[in-house]
Amino acid sequence: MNRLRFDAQKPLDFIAIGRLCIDLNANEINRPMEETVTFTKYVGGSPANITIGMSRLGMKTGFIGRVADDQMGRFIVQYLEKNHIDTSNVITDKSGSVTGLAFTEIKSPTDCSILMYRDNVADLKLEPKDVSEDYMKQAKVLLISGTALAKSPSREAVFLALDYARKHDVVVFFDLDYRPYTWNSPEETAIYYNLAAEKCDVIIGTREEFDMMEQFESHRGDDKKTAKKWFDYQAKIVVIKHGKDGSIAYTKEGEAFKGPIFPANVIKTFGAGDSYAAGFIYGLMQGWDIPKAMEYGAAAASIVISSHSSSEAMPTLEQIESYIQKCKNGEMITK
Ligand SMILES: Nc1ncnc2c1ncn2[C@@H]1O[C@H](COP(=O)(O)OP(=O)(O)OP(=O)(O)O)[C@@H](O)[C@H]1O
Ligand SMILES: O=C(O)C[C@@H](O)[C@H](O)C(=O)CO
Repeated sequence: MNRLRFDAQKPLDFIAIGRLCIDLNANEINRPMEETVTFTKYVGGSPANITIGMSRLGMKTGFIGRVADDQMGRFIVQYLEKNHIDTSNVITDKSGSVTGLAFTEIKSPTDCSILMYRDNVADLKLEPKDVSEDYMKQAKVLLISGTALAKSPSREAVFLALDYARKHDVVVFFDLDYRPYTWNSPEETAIYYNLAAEKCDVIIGTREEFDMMEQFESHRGDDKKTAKKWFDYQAKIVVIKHGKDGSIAYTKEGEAFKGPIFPANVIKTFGAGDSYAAGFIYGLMQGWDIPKAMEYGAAAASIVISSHSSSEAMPTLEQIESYIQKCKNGEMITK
């Protein structure tokens, strides 16, 4: 049962806060980074990718974040605008910060990694004063992602956004999005992740991300126990993702739903989580039941992992529906 209530009177469907970055995805795939010569530039950063996914699905979206005062920062803002994302709360940081870069290495469809350049990045310069209460109250949904909690002042900005969201009945989704290189230690990470998760309505993460959060607890590795803990706080749904083995969603009412897996001609695995989140959140916002929302999330993920990019490949509703149909008709040929 989907027990989330989205306020239909609000003009904006979805706002995300946090990272706006650049992905540089290797063009010469199936080889190590050392041998890669050319890359294609895309907008990246998990919350940016999810927002682009939501916009492709027809949602009215906006973003709260900081970009560097350089060509990359301007490229990001232009791309968001081209994708109909409101950038009125995207601020150009004038402190001399730079745009975060993610170079992706695609050694094989199952062996991918990301080399991050994240010193002095603009996204972590977001300040509490950049978060407008008036903007927040216009949204049905706020998405936070864990990386924005890694440093001050971005950390405080996210906690302020969470307070405004609570005050104005904005449904909060937390995509754990744990990137170890942004943090000082796993202990610090777990403490801030747990503090934020207490304030969220839906928590989405991989098994490994929840294990990180549970490092001070005894029930590590048990999906059901992981989910149950959060129902004593604000959460109504907890989703635990297991890569090619699918996902499982638990509800506060005690239900459990297993997400399907769709075939894919995998080029690289990153982008799976972001596209899954977009399809899933979109589905819940349509009032669909959880299994149908998970189906759309899983199909969106299969489409994105069969593509070269994360953001540019985010599918439309028509693309997701025709993908599901093809798979159900047995017309989807995987190599
Ligand atoms: N190899 C695969 N084949 C088909 N579907 C997949 C595959 N890998 C992931 N998915 C789909 O994507 C969803 C999310 O994947 P995963 O658990 O890898 O998330 P993630 O680790 O957050 O992704 P990312 O690599 O983007 O960080 C899965 O639940 C599944 O539906
Ligand atoms: O989140 C990032 O900073 C990198 C992403 O843009 C990248 O495409 C990815 O890892 C998606 O999961």
